[in-house]
Amino acid sequence: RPSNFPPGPPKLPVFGNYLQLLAGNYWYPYRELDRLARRYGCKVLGLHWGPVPAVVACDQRSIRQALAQPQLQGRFESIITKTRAFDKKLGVFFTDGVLWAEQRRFALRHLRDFGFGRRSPALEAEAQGELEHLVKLLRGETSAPHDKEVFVGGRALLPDALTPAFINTMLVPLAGARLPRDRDPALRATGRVVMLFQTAFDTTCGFVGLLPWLRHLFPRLTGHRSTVRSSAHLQRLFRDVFYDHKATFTDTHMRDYCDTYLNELEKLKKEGDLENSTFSEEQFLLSAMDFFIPAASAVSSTLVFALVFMLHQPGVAERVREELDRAVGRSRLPHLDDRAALPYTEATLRETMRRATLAPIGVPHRATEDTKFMGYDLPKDSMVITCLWSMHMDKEFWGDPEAFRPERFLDDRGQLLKKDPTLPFGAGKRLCAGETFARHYLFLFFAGLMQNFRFRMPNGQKPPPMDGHRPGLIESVPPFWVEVQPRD
Ligand code: HEM
Repeated sequence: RPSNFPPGPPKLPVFGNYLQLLAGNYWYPYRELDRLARRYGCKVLGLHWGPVPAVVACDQRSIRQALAQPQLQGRFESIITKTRAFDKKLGVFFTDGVLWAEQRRFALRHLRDFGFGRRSPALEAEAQGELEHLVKLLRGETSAPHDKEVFVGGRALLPDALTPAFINTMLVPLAGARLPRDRDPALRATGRVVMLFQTAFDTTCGFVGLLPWLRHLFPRLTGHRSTVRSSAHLQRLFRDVFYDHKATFTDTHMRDYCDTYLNELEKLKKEGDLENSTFSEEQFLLSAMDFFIPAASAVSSTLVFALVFMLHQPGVAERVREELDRAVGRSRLPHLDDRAALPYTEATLRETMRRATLAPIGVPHRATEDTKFMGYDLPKDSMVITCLWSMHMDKEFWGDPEAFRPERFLDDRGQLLKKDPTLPFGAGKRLCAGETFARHYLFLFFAGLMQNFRFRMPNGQKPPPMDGHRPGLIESVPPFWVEVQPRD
């Protein structure tokens, strides 16, 4: 063990402590991390991810420190991140240094021009249109034959019924327009391909991250086949967007993020700087994918969690509906301006994101130099894991972390507490780039669905469990049918 390293179990050759974690809890190794931290009586655990020294921050203080400390904001490369990126370091999620800083800044700045990550009447109108369509679909008022794939006999297939809405809302800033309704089946198929990638392994890249050759022996088991398939699908999608835009591009009118990227490429080419820059067609594809993938999967997965929790907690669901009836009524759909008047609904979403920490260990960080962390010495290239799940389920902090209790986020007058002690989106320089988008549209769709419908499991089936979700890069509920009853 490196000297002055946090307490933790002794390591084995090759795998470090990885096998021990899997033996402790195969599907949810982060729960074993949490158990080990308690066993060693510490909030910062020290172990080895294969040969790599790894520290695991398990409570508010250490996690906030890890996310704030400038020397801990690097990322790891692995065979999986390379497979999806033409064998290179590209995109935003899994890059660091100059490339990451420039590309993240460029993407956020220019996506913002088209309504992403802020209040935007134009983008909100698009999302509102998607919500209206979803409500019609779930009332059985749409007539396209393909709608039967996701809504039949008063039952809806989740998450597939929801995915086109979120994909379309993200396509507007990225590629200029949502797709016409007859492309909903293609969008649902894309949503399923994205979930293939999201459920192939966890954010540490699992076994294949440690022993890359395993992918040749077990392409399915290691998640390699899913990575190749989903990456090829998404690269094709955004290559088509890129070349369609290129064919009609003028530098006088920027239609969307793709146009601003083309414009930057043109500018750098003219100045003779393109070769030495971080901009390229391939980088565009990966940046677009890094925004598209979570929009197509993370928001709908969180909404499904919220609906599952409502199936388990009918009392909470009724309070949400009462609040919506009082503050919004039934004559119009909710919109983002209603957020301030709906503290219980907001608290229910906060509690959803605490109770089902979508990214239980966030995305691991890398120490970019030798550094001190919480009094310990971390060698350069150590892995830093923020166990967001431990923090969200910390008994010392929450008292009753297993309970689903939105009231924990409300003051005595029922108002939403200003300070939110949860961190589902991380924090600091690596803060989730889609937090605002996710919070806005999660609210809009959850409020719209709760205002209009009651949900019930068909034929007395049990709802999907509160725990025991499908593991992966993000956790999710496997697809299921739910009975939808219009409220009027
Ligand atoms: C409820 C939904 C979501 C949750 C819970 C979530 C959570 C997270 C977390 C925990 C991280 C890692 C932070 C870290 O490295 O410490 C992250 C990173 C990221 N997220 Fe999200 N996310 C969500 C939705 C979205 C959406 C909708 C988008 C884009 C449209 C998005 C784009 C990104 C990007 C690009 C990064 C990488 C940031 C970087 O490394 O600089 N996320 N997200």
